[in-house]
Amino acid sequence: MKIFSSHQIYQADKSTIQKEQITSDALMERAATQLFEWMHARLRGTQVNIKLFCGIGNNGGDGLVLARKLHEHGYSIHVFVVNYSDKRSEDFLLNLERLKDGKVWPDFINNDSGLPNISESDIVVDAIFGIGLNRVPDDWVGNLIAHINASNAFTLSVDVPSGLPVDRSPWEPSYVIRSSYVLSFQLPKLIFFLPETGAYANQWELLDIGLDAEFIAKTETDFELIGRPEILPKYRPRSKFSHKGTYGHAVIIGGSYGKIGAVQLACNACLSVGCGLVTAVVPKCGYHSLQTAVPEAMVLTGSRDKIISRIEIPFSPTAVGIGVGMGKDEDTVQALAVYLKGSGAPMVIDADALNILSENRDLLKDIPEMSILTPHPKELERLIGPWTSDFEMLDKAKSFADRYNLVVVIKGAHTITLYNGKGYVNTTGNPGMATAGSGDVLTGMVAGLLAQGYPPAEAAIFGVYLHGLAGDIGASKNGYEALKASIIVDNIGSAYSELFRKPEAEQKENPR
Ligand SMILES: NC(=O)C1=CN([C@@H]2O[C@H](COP(=O)(O)OP(=O)(O)OC[C@H]3O[C@@H](n4cnc5c(N)ncnc54)[C@H](O)[C@@H]3O)[C@@H](O)[C@H]2O)[C@H](O)CC1
Ligand SMILES: [K+]
Repeated sequence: MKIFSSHQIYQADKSTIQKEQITSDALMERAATQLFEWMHARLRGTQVNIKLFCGIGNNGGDGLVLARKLHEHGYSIHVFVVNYSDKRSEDFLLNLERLKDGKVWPDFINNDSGLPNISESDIVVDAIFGIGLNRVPDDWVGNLIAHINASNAFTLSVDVPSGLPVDRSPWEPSYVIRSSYVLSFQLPKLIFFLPETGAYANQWELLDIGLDAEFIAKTETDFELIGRPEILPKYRPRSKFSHKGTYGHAVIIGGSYGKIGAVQLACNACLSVGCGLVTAVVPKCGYHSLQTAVPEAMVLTGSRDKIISRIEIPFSPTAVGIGVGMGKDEDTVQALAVYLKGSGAPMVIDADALNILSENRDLLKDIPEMSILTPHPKELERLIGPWTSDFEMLDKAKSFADRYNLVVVIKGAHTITLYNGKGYVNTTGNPGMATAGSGDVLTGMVAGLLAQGYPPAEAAIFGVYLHGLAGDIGASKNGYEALKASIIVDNIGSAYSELFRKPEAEQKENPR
């Protein structure tokens, strides 16, 4: 699903209004009807105090239409107009009149008004600012927002949490609504997925307001949300007359004394994702444990006992995953430098291999083009330098990826894969996956997909999704706390099956 910028949303609005020959107020009515129906379906007439805080733009207009509909259906409402500007939008004004026609009289809150009472048992509707916010709210509006947050009342935000800009980090974090639930129109907003801003929109849902589908389909976006519909077409089915050679020979290079387990996890993941053959390249100390723990894998060792000192592979691997548990010994740095120069084929680069690159920046130019780098935020910072906001981080990481023609996978709650100027935001995964070895599993999976012929960016996007899904299935059986990296590997098969599971309704209609 595409993630639009605010500018693109306004364009989609305009295009819908033109194509359908409707007024902007009709679109607002449509949007607010969806809001009302969502609330009505859950409240079913419950007599709870609903306090609606409406700004003076179209977000406020949505709030006023919702108030009218709630009132018409007998709900107990109290409307506050947060009067932060005299530039009221036309549709706001129109709906203010309609509300008054229905004998609802809002209270106007100005910079000299006191703060209204909000009890914990009230429901607050937050329609103060939407996607039009373009500067820090005035202090009195910010204080009202902080007051709403302090009330602990259930706060339902219209479109976005008020005070949260959609294309930058907030000017003043305490002036942003901490929503209990966000009902956002039509398309997801990037702020829902970034660590810095995602917490304001803990739970969110999209309401389909029928924006111009053709316009949405043809518009190119900087970010895309990756869910099942985006993943399914990327899957490469196995053919009946295939053999293990069809699915590639991956090499996992890494490990050091005390960190051989990282290679075991990566090899297991690589095999479980469908790779034909896997060879591990480890220091001598890893030989026996690897042969025992992963009997399907072949093992090559170098000349040193505890570290990787030379990388010599007597065949041409189809794909390589390098760095897990590898350490940063001087000899290992040398081995990586020589290997990068001689390789030429895209590879998956993770963990200590990334740290070696950060500390030896002259090696960056030797990374084979289209290689996949899988840093977590700390490793990313070592590669691209510090940032002051998530938006700056994304810009810097994009420039880095473009400069060296790489795929950069920024690991996090919503892992973002950057390639060719675009960001692909993952939707699977859970906090249980913040555990030792989870990244090693991802490296093995992506290397295994590369080996099977998935193009690098697709291998990364598909691998990240499947890794998260395997983690979700693992967590559903084990809980978050007990989820270990090896459980993620154990559930890769179920994750594949889940991809092709028919929705329940379809299954009933169409039993096998
Ligand atoms: N397709 C849709 O998604 C639809 C969205 N709708 C709703 O419209 C808002 C956007 O409305 P807009 O009037 O453009 O902006 P806001 O209501 O967010 O902001 C109000 C207005 O205030 C000015 N402003 C910005 N920042 C400040 C500030 N800090 N202090 C004072 N004033 C400020 C600025 O000029 C804004 O224009 C969208 O979120 C939806 O809720 C439609 O109703 C239906 C279609
Ligand atoms: K809002």
